[in-house]
Amino acid sequence: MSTTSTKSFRFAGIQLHVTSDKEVNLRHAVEKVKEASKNGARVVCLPEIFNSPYQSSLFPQYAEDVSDPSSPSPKALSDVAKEEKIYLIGGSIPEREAINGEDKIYNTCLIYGPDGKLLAKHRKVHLFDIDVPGKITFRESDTLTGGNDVTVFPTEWCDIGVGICYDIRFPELAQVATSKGSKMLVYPGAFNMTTGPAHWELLLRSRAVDNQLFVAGVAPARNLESSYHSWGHTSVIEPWGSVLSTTEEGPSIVYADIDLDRVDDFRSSIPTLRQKRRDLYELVEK
Ligand SMILES: NC(=O)CC(=O)C(=O)O
Repeated sequence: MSTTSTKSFRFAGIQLHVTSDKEVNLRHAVEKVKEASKNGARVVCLPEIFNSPYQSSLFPQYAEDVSDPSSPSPKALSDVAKEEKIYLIGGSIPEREAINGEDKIYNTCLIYGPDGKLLAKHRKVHLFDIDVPGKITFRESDTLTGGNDVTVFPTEWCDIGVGICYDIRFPELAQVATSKGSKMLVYPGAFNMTTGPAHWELLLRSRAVDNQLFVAGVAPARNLESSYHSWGHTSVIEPWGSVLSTTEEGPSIVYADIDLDRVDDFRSSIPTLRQKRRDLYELVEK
């Protein structure tokens, strides 16, 4: 069976086992991307911070200059996208950029096209700074700087918007990506054992129904040897809000056939995107 037509393509979210060894992580990511491609996926996504442990204090140590194409993570992503002729949403990595002699670190998603060229780059806009007493405290802003752009990239099937993890809690970002033409939103993410059971699926489904499109959330597998325990549950949601495909906490690849007619059908049956009361409220992109 063909997995692509002008209106549909196969998506794969790779729930990767991430270790403290960057070389192992990259090798493993490339193997899994190839496996997904062999199984017909044309758009493949890795999880948030797939080349390093998810720990603020470690981001500077693992960060790479992504403007240098020989940096190991960009090179591995670009090479495998080109070899497999796929769109690769490269989860995210800590990115280093020197600005006026000062190093800034971002949580950055690199997106490559089937020719291996960098198509887009999303820097996590909303930094994950939370304090849930007795449960979890996390402060990305200890080492990271937030990005300033809404990211949407083109494919031959549809435009796809990208956010990173905590970005999903901000419906405005998803709305702006939708107003720019997205029919799918993809969030590399790493919810945890407190926020995951409570909010992960709820937020993915909410963004799908709010914006009447497909939504994918792609997480690392749970690694109990790391300080941050990922909820996992990589999932793909269809526009009506039901879960098309999901998994639990272990390493796996989650596949979903994205049929874009389902976006058009939902948008014409319940035309909320056209029924906005712009005389009462308006979302303005700055
Ligand atoms: N890791 C994140 O950025 C977000 C998260 O875990 C949450 O919102 O919960």
